[in-house]
Amino acid sequence: MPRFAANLSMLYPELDFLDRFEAAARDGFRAVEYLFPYAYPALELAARLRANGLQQVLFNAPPGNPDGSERGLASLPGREAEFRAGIARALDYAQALDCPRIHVMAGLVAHGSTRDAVQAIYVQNLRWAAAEAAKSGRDLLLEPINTRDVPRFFLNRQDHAHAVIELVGAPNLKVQMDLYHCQIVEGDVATKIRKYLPSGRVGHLQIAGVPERHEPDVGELNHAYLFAVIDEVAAQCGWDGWIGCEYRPRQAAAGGTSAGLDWLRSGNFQDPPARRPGA
Ligand SMILES: O=C(O)C(=O)[C@@H](O)CO
Ligand SMILES: [Mg+2]
Repeated sequence: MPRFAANLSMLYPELDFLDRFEAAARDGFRAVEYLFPYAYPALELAARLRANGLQQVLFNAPPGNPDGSERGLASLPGREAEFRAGIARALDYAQALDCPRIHVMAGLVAHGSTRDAVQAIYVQNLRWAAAEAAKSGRDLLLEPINTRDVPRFFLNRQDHAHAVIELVGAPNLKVQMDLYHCQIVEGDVATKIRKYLPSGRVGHLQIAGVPERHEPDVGELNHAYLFAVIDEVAAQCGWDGWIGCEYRPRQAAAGGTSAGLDWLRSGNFQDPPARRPGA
């Protein structure tokens, strides 16, 4: 059975952020992820993790401009010093939170520029950052994100992320494979799980129903089937990562997140998938 982490940036929206740790533990989660820890002292976050028996499995490096208009600095020309300072800050938090991986967002392609024009900067920044993270044994992750939610985001496709990792050539640089974005941009999700999970370059998975980004039991993706595929492939290749539950609960009112976890409690995704055509 896959291991699920609660994404505290999206789940339990009715609670103050620091109270979401306890709520997640009460719902049976053993691990959490969230976007940004920087508004809180690392010691306070570490205490919440400890008090609730939770493991921190992922958070993001600083995204850039504090007004929220930027979505990462890794591919942005002229921002290299800020990028490096952000990675250093993230690594300090990762140390305090004992978190093994950090998501490094690629950033937006500026109007008038192109992906090709900034790819060399992206690769160079990532090479430096991966070497820094390796000093403390941590992984850095790249996430392809759909451009319906984030127009002009640099990295949108799984194959692009894997190609960048090849170019950088760092074993601790991996993909954050968010099946929600993957379905919106490219589809054929089960095949992509079968293709990429055994590559050793997928560091983390995330899920949400498509297209509304609600619970995984609503929408066009059959997660029960996908979880069985993940189980099957993971058993074959030894993948032992986490699956982040990164969705907006349908009921945002008190108790709505817990009520919406029936898909997890039912555990009805443990049957092996039907034979694939041609398999
Ligand atoms: O939006 C997503 O999907 C994420 O996983 C975020 O980490 C992007 O910032
Ligand atoms: Mg995601």
